[in-house]
Parts: sequence; C-alpha cells; structure tokens
Amino acid sequence: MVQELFDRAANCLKEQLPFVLYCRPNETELVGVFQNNDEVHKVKDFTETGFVFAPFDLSSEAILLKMDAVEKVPLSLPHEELTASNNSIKNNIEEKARYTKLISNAIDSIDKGNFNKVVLSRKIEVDFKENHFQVYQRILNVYKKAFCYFWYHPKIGTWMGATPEILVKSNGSQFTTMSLAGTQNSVGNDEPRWTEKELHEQQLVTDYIFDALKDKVISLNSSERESVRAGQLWHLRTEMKGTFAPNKFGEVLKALHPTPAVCGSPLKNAKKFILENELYERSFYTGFLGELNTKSELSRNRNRRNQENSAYRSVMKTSELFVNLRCMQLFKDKAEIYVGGGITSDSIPEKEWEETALKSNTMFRVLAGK
Ligand SMILES: C=C(O[C@@H]1C=C(C(=O)O)C=C[C@H]1O)C(=O)O
Repeated sequence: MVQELFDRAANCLKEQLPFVLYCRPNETELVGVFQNNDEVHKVKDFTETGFVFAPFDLSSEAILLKMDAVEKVPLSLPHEELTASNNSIKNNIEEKARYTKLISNAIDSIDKGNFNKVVLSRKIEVDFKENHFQVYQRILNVYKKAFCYFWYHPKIGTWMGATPEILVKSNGSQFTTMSLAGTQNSVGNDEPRWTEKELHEQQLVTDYIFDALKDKVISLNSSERESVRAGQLWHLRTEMKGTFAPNKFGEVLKALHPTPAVCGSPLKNAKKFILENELYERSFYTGFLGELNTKSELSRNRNRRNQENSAYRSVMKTSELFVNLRCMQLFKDKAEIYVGGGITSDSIPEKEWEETALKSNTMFRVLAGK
C-alpha cells in the first residue's frame, strides 16, 4: 500500500507534478496530496484551502498545493536499523570559526540591549545520490513522533524533514500551539537536567506567545512545562490551548509566525539581526507547512427527530501547521541540511556550534543509511 503511494508520487516526480507525502506525529497513516498541474499557487491571506509551504520570511510568499487528489494508506514499513552517523562531527574548521564568530556578535548585540534572544542557523551541504523515497522511508521509520514529510514542486524544489514542532493546530475556533526550545542530547531515557540558560530561553518563547496572542484570542491557557524527546534530542515544551473569534485564524497564524523558537525576541530586532548577519537564505527552513483550512465534518446528536440528516452535521475548518525544522532540501546529487539554535546572553559559542551539529544528525542519520 505504501509502495503504491510511493509509486504514484514517483510518477509525479517523473512528470514534474507537485505532491506532498506526510505522516502526522504518532500516527500510522501516510497521506499523499497531489496537484494536477505545475502551477505555483501563492497564499494571499491564509483563508485558502490546501497544503501550505511557507518560507521563514513571509515577504516571500507561501506556496499552496491544491488538494486535487488526496490518498491515505496505512503506514507499515519494513524495519530498518540505522547506525549512528558521525558525518556531522567532521571538522570543518573554517565553517566553525565563521559560525562561532556570528554567535559572539549576537551575544555582543544582546549585551548592548538590542534583543534578548536570537535564533541563528546555518546550512550544511552533503553529497548524496540515493533514491529519495528510500531516504523518506527511513525518516518515516525512525521519527515516528515527528511530522515526517516529503514535499515536491517542480518550480520550487524538493524538501524533506521530521519536525517535532507544532506551529498551530485549529479545529473550528479552538486552537493549540506550543513553545518548544532548549536542546540537550538524549542520554538513555532519563530526562535531562535543564540549565538556567535553557529554562530562560524557553520561557521567553512562552511569554512571547501569550503576549503576541493576547489581543487576538478569546482565551488562552498553558499546560505545565515538560521535557520531550525529538529523535536523539530533548527539548522543553509548554502546550497552549485557546479559542479565537470566528474567521480570525489568519490573524492568529500571522501573530505566531515566526515565534522566538525560530527567530527571537523582541521579534523585529531579532529578525533584523538574522536577515543582516546570517548571510544565507533560510528559504523554507523555519517557515511552516501543513494542511490549511481543510474541512472536517462533525456529527451532531443523531437521536433528535424530525430533522433533515444534514442538520445533524456541521462542517468545521481545521488546520494543522508545523514549523519546518530538522529538514533538508534535496538536489540531484546533494542535500542541504538546515540547523539552528537559540542564542541568549548565557550562550557559549562552542556549545552552540555543537548543538547545530547534533541537530544536523537528525537528517544525517537517514542519509547515511545502513
Ligand atoms: C532552530 C531549530 O530548533 C529550534 C530551536 C531550539 C533551541 O534553540 O534549543 C529547539 C527547538 C526548536 O524550536 C532547529 O532545529 O534548527
């Protein structure tokens, strides 16, 4: 069954037609969305319906795949053991010097009071020639708790990833979001001991989300902060649930993106620092992706008499958008892995470099294969 969906997508690759394959966190269903032509549809105000693929900087427009055909199959795959890759630990002295300098500059800027936190990132090029579906199959096999996707548009490119971060999920006027930040390598199953730096960094994200949404929502409540695993890493997470006024989803979304989990706070100054200093194009990394305004039917009380069948159902709009992290862009014979991390005044440049190396392993492992 999975093979049939892969074959259909492989055919789209051959015919240069857009598609996306994805599996939601902890689910055992693989979804394929297929667009009938190679048009590039752009999102205007997030009231559209389709599968959205948005860049970090929304001054470039978000792309919408039309859901001309949607196919769902149960996800069962042959198990494949991966050996840990140490590709990313390769000593790239020049790149390390450049990146740690960038971090030192960011810390100086924080100390001058320009912002409290900024998320900096880099791109790692890897030679690779494997079949894309084989790589995606490994992603699905290894990262069951993540949103695992394979996105293709002949005029835009090919992206894959396994992201642990929900940007926003909505059903009618109810929504869920999260603040995810702070990173440690996972050692066994024991929760890590979080440092002040990580707790502070994550709290900044939570506070920011409350502040950004306070005028846009009717209610917003947060759960207890918890430690969660993403592949071989641990993060700190606080879930938030709320309600917005009818038809205000677009506003909530625009207020949320980009959160300080991928940009910084205060937002404007952090974003300015990123755009002026990172000196490369993040493109769709730290953007967001997922189903936008799809319809779900809610059955009402079926026992009530004397009503038309249709009166028992109400149609709600649902969206499920993820932050595009732990991802890569694929080319004919190379992949570009994108990684970053949050910088605060307590950051140590060398450690931040190591954090990006650890994060890059999420994709390195599936490229290295067996
Ligand atoms: C920016 C990335 O991840 C984000 C940054 C984190 C951090 O700074 O600790 C943790 C999770 C994500 O919100 C990335 O994976 O590239």
